[in-house]
Amino acid sequence: MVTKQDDIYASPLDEMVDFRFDEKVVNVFPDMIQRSVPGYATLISNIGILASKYAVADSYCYDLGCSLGAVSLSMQQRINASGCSILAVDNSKAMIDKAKLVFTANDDSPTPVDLICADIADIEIHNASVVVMNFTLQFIATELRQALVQRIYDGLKPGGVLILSEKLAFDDTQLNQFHIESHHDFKRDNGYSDMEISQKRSALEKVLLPESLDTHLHRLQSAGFTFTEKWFQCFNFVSLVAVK
Ligand SMILES: C[S@@+](CC[C@H](N)C(=O)[O-])C[C@H]1O[C@@H](n2cnc3c(N)ncnc32)[C@H](O)[C@@H]1O
Ligand SMILES: O=C(O)C(=O)C[C@]1(C(=O)O)C=C[C@@H](O)C=C1
Repeated sequence: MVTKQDDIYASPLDEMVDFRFDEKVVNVFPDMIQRSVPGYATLISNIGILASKYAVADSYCYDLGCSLGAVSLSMQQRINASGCSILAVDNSKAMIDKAKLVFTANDDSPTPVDLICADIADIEIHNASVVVMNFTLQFIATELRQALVQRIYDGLKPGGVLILSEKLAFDDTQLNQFHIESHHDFKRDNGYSDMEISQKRSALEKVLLPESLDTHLHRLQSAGFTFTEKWFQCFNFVSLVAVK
């Protein structure tokens, strides 16, 4: 996929509008996420490895908030169980339209990927062995998160896994500051200017609502997950596994 460099926040904006996964973002998304999420490439490949550990024959593997389908592609390349289908869901039409260009080339894979333009709230989750939300729950209204995690738990087969990656907030002010500053240093090291960092931070303020690790762990436990583990962390970006 040809990917353009993300310069969306490179010039001063007259008016700050909330961040949206629109066509402008879609056009630079691979570059944006790679330069914004510490460990993104490591996360993508290892989510494929984890998915192949938990995927069982004749089940569904969900990629919720799939964007351009990086997680789906990683799962498709690694899952060996027979008769699995990947259901990749995103409510941004621009994302799904672009993702379709990638997956038409892989039509003959034994693990097909079905790209669905829908709100996660409106899709049925059933007969699932793997559900991935890679930096998606953070964009869902906080009051809707418990019900969504419960629907995922209910739709998983026994022994199935939820892989949940999120940007975290920390209750301790000093710790929170350490992680935010380190993340900004990471972005600066990847070529973003102070203005780009600051303008994107303002655009995300009302739409990306990070929670603490404890909040996530309690939510997973109250949904019924018996085994949870933080398997990845780089600064304020973590990924958890929760097994039914
Ligand atoms: C940070 S991106 C996810 C990145 C992607 N999982 C990856 O690994 O490359 C968040 C995605 O979630 C999608 N999204 C946010 N809220 C959604 C919802 N309610 N239903 C479906 N998709 C949603 C956005 O359109 C966006 O593409
Ligand atoms: O750029 C940031 O500050 C981020 O928080 C990264 C983040 C994310 O975590 O989802 C935010 C929006 C884009 O989708 C890509 C990455």
